[in-house]
Amino acid sequence: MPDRHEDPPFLKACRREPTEVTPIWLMRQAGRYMADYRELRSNVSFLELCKTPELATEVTVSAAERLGVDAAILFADILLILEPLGFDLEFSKGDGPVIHNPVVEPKDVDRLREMPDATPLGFVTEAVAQIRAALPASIPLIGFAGAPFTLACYAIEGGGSRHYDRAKAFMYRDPGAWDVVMSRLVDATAVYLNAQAEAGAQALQVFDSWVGTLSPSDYKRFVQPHMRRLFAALPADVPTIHFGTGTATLLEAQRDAGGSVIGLDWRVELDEAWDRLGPGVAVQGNLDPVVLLSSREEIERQARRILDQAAGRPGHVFNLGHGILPQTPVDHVRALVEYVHQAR
Ligand SMILES: Cc1c2[nH]c(c1CCC(=O)O)Cc1[nH]c(c(CCC(=O)O)c1C)Cc1[nH]c(c(CCC(=O)O)c1C)Cc1[nH]c(c(C)c1CCC(=O)O)C2
Repeated sequence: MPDRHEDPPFLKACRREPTEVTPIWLMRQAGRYMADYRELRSNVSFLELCKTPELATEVTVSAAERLGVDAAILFADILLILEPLGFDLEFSKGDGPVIHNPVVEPKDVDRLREMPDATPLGFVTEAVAQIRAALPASIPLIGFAGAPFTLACYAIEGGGSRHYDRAKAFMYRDPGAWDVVMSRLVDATAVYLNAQAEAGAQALQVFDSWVGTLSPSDYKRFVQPHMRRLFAALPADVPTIHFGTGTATLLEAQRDAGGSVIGLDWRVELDEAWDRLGPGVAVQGNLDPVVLLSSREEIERQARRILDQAAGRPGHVFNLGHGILPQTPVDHVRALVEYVHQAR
């Protein structure tokens, strides 16, 4: 076991230990806003890229090094797990992800396959091992998966959606079938995340991107028990980040479900949210990604405000409240990283 005092700042902050500088990484730090990525993608499809460990490694490592961030995130997608569960997944140009055989009726739930081990996603665990070997020891690697609610939204809607009306109607209409879908997703996701940790991921982020569409009472009834079971099934010695957006009314319930770090988006003030969450968790966030489309002055002003809101309390990981937008200038991202690193 390495000496914890020598742990990189990102891992220390996840454990609420003091750090000299605030660690920063950014959701979607590798992606279309980078020319190198667009160049690579002109020759290979997104799914092929995810399924080729050498390429996923190159994309992950080069983005982290170029930006000078404090952690790398595995290059993959939350929807990959849907394939071994029996869904026909496609990333179509322009329309985003499409699932050609969504769950429509309760009886479709019987089609969901089990995933007793992570072999069908071996390309991801292989990428984790290769990325870990390629990164310097000072840069931890974050593994990730989609949360069951957010995955169920895609599995039932058949793709992206504005209001998740089909997924939610399914949930209200047939809570029994909903619980089966959620349970299968939890089982597979627990296997998948444990395999990522075993392959070398040093922190695990669970993306519940769309859970903010639920009321607190529906969250507690339809989602929280499943999230509790998922977090309880993850390795105890690996920090976990529980991420969502639009979650201002759900934060306490999310905290109670699990996670050593709670992700915050820009719709909440970081200090108020952290007060509500209490002393037992670290926080990650929460710059509005759109601020990166403005000027350096505005980026620094907003970053300063967030750092001030977190001041005096160990356990803040700087990040955006959601992923980097494709039209973001790379220089602005680098300027943000430099600003956070020099700030006191
Ligand atoms: C909801 C969701 C998805 N995928 C993901 C989420 C949760 C985070 C969030 O809320 O944004 C998670 C994700 N997707 C991707 C990563 C890689 C790691 C990173 O740099 O953060 C991660 C962590 C790569 C990606 N995933 C995708 C791309 C773009 C693919 C391309 O090259 O065209 C990348 C780099 C495709 C994707 N994947 C998904 C959508 C809706 C889309 C299409 C929209 C879009 O293109 O941005 C599903």
